[in-house]
Amino acid sequence: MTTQPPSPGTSSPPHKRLKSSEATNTIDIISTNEFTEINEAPIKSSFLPDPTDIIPKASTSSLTKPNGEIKVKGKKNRKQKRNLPEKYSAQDVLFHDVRDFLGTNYVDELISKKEGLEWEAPEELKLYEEVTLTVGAFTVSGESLSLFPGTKPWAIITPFAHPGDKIRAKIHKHDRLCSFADLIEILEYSEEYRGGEGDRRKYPQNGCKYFGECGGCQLQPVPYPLQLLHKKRTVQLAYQRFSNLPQDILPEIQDTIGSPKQWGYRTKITPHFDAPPKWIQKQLKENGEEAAMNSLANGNGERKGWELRIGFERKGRPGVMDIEECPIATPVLNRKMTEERKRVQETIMSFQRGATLLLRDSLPNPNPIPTSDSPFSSETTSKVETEDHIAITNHKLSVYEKVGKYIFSFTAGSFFQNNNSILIPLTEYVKEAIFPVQETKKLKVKLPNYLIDTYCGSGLFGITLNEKFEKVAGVEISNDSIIAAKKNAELNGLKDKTTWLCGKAEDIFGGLDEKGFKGEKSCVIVDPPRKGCDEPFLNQLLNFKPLTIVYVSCNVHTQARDVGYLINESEIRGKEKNWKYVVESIRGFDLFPQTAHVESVAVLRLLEN
Ligand SMILES: C[S@@+](CC[C@H](N)C(=O)[O-])C[C@H]1O[C@@H](n2cnc3c(N)ncnc32)[C@H](O)[C@@H]1O
Repeated sequence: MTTQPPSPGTSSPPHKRLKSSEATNTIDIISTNEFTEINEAPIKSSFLPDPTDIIPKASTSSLTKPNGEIKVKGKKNRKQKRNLPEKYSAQDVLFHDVRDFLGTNYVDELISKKEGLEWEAPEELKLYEEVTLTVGAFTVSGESLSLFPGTKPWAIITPFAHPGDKIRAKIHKHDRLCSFADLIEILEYSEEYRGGEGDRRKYPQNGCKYFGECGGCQLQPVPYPLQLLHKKRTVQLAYQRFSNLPQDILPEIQDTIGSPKQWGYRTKITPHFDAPPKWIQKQLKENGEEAAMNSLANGNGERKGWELRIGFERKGRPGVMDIEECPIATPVLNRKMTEERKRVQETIMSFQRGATLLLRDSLPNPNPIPTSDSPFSSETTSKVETEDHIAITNHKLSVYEKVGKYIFSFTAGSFFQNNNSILIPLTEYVKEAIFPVQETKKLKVKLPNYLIDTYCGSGLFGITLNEKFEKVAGVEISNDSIIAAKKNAELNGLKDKTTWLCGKAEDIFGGLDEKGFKGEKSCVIVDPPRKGCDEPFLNQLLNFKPLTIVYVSCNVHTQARDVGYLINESEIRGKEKNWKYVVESIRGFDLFPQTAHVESVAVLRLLEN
């Protein structure tokens, strides 16, 4: 799947809808919450030392007051809720990170005793106390893991610190085998994991002034090659932890493909803002706009003023932080953000509820607009330079993007990959994976004639790969997206070669046979949302028995689960007739540089005797 990680600064606050009266402000809110799950998957990464090496290093830490004195007082630990995380969720991934960090034998033995000791923080580690720590590892989600030097092995998770940093952190929550802390100060900086282009200590003009507060990016100071290594390690860990497959039947995880653009790449951002509080709205009603505006800044009697903040979620705290620019968003979106912020600032009194703005990078309308009779062609359509791009803020308006020689149009509120710069490498890679140039003979693979693009969105894979196939079918649950897929097929002159169906992904299998799509001649692309596929879909996919399955995913943990299911089930179902699927390759793609998010592509091939 190729989904959306964090809108910068995202693990978005709940989207709030405008009242219809407010809609006249023409601020568009997004209707889907596709970003909210981005900051998942923490952990120790490949470029980190083995946890056993880390422990002695981390044990130099101490529980101190800011002045270095040992501090033991504090509020009594609150009783923790003992809910276990949902499997494959971000919390579950984090638990695996902690388990690996503290030692799997130790953790498993402790839990097997069923005494609940894994929920009990060391006595001397108090909530709201400050501790000094040496960071030992990254979590998969790009936060830091440190060992608390107390009476029992215990991890502390702190954002915005890197392995090797010495930090001061304030504990705010105890959890299972770990506590969460806010970063107070970095006392010593690790040189190994810093010094990347976005490290403002080294390059004050670069990166983002909000790094360290905004919840959007986790890895900005980390040199880019190490960011890619971290993501490769994330993919490796996901398959170790969640695939339920013996590791020796999996191929070696390949290096993560980097993004051509590492800054200014993000083509969609969704800043949020809250409406003025009720007491200011009351002022507005009773005393008019001027009085209310005064209250905004200065407060009113005993009340403090209220500050309008338009931006992204603050890491570790509720509420939005005010953000003027986002260096991972495209230039046109940053220019538009300035305009939109001004507009909201000037009209804030008309909002009774907060809202989420939508800003989407688009090419200008192509000239001439392609049609099915006169399809898009780079030669005949006017050339567009980066600076000609426009920003769309109305979620119903059409956005145009080019991927190689194809043009895509979709409504601004619907799904499309958010980093255009990597879409050619991604789609070319998928094409070459299906039709390996050199190894075809060696592998004795049968090559497919038909492509089935499941979870197809507006047709990205079906359209960009079409040339290699006799015909293409796509299925997608969103009506807006399937309308876009049909239109995109027309714009690119592919109307007769393609079939698009609106429905659940598994609905496609019922009608494929009569349309002439046989499993034995097909490749199926699977690109689901973060939660992955459900079993009815996977079972029907196995019944269809395509030659090749390419599973693209923005959540490598659910991908690993689903790939494991397909491989294990195929062993059972194919036993008598001697067929099964094998995993041919697995590789990450960096659709979101500076964040810990990784997209993963797994290629499964049918083997028959
Ligand atoms: C990660 S996006 C991929 C879209 C497309 N492949 C692309 O790269 O642009 C996942 C898509 O799956 C669609 N979807 C979600 N659940 C679905 C289901 N049960 N059946 C079919 N499509 C679904 C979503 O609407 C979304 O467009």
